[in-house]
Amino acid sequence: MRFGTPLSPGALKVMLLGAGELGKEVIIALQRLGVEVIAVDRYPDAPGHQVAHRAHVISMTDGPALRNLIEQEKPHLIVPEIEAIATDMLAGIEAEGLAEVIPTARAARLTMNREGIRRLAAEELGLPTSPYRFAGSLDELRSAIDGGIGYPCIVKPVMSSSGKGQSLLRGPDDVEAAWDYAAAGGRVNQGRVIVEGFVDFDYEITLLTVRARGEDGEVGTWFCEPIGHVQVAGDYVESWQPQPMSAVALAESRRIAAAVTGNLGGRGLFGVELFVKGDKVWFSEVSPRPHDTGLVTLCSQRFSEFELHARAILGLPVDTALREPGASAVIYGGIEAAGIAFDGVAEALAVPRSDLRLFGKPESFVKRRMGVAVANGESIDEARERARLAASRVRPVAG
Ligand SMILES: Nc1ncnc2c1ncn2[C@@H]1O[C@H](COP(=O)(O)OP(=O)(O)OP(=O)(O)O)[C@@H](O)[C@H]1O
Ligand SMILES: NCC(=O)N[C@@H]1O[C@H](COP(=O)([O-])[O-])[C@@H](O)[C@H]1O
Ligand SMILES: [Mg+2]
Repeated sequence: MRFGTPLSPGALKVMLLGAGELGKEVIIALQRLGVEVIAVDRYPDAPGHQVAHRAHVISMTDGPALRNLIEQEKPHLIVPEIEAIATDMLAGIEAEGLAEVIPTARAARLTMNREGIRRLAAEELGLPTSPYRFAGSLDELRSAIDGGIGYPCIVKPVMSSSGKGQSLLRGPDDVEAAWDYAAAGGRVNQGRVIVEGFVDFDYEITLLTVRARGEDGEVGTWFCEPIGHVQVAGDYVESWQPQPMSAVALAESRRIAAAVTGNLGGRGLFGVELFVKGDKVWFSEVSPRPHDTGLVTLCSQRFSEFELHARAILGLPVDTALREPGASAVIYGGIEAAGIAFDGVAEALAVPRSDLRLFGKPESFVKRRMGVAVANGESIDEARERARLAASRVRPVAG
C-alpha cells in the first residue's frame, strides 16, 4: 500500500459503501493517515458524507449504479459499512482486480444474508448456534416452529440489522404478526425469514477480532477484550468493556471467532456476536466491519475499533490493548423531525470522564440512533452509570 497525498494523482483512495455513524469514525481515522476517502450512502448528508473528501448518493443495492461509481472513482479499497449492498457486483469488481473489497467480496455476500453466514457457521464450520430454520411463507414459518424450533423463538428477516423486523414469539398467536412485521421491517424485503430457538443466555458479548498484517508480513488474528451489551428489541442501547468472563468461556469465544473470521478471510476488524451461559458459548452472527456495540472503544482502548479497522485494511500493524474500563449509552432521536437540535450538551459533558458523539443525521426518528455517550470509570459499573447519565442529559428537540 503506497501512502500518497489526498486529492493528488498519487492518492491512496478508499470508498465506503455506507456512511452512517460507524463509517464516519472510520473515515476520520483514514483521513488522519492521509487517505483520500469517498463516502457513499442512500441519502444526502449522511454522517460520513459530512467528513469525506467526496460524497455520493446512490442505491447501493443497484449493481450497475454501484459499478458506474466505482469505475468513475477508481478506489483502491472498497469498504462495506452496511449489509444491504449489491454484493454480487462487488464479487465481479474483486475478480477483475478493479479494487480490493474489505475484508473480501465473499465475506460481504455471506454476511449480508443471515442464511449465508448461519449455514457457514453451523453447517460447514460446525460451530454451536441456536437451533434455526428458514421460511419463505407464513405456512413454512408455522411448520418450522411446530416441527422443532418451538416457543419461545425469534423471527428475523434474512436481511436486516439493528433489530429491524425482529420479533420474540411466545406462542402460536404471535406467528402471523411476526411474519408481517418481518416483511415490513427488513432493509431489503426478501420474503424470507430465519426463526431461531431462544437462547437463555447469562450475557452476550461482541468479540472484536482483527485480521491484520503482522511483523512477519503474514495476516494474523488479534482479539480485543470482550464487550458486554444490553439490547432492547434487537437494538443495542448500552455496551461496556471489558465484560468479565470465565477463562473457559473466553477461550471458547476466541476459538469460535477465529474459526469464523479465518474462514471469511481478508483484512479488517470483525464484530463477532456471541451468547454466553456459564462456560457455554453460542455463535450468533458476525459483522465484517466495526460493530455498533464497539462504539465504547472510543474511550476504552488505545486504538478504537474504527482506527483498528483503518489500520488493518491499510496493511498496518494493530494494537488491541484495553486502556481502561469504559461504557457507551445510545442517544435516540425520540422525535420525528428533520434538522433537530440537542439541548443539554454541556450538562452531559459535565459528567466526569465522559464524551459524546452527535452523528449529524439530517432526520430524526423516535428510535433512530442520533448520538452516543461514552465514559470511563474505575469499574464497569461506574463507567456504565456515567455513560447512561451523560446520554440522558442530551435532549433532542425540534430544530
Ligand atoms: N436466538 C436468540 N436467542 C436469544 N436472544 C436473541 C436471539 N437472536 C437474537 N437475540 C437478541 O436480539 C439481538 C439482536 O439480534 P441480531 O444480532 O440477530 O439482530 P440484528 O438485527 O442483526 O442486530 P445488529 O445488526 O444490531 O447486530 C441479539 O443481540 C440478542 O440480544
Ligand atoms: N447495527 C448496524 C449499525 O449500527 N449500523 C450503523 O447504523 C447506520 C445506519 O443508521 P440509520 O438506520 O439510522 O440510517 C449504518 O450506516 C452504520 O453506521
Ligand atoms: Mg446483531
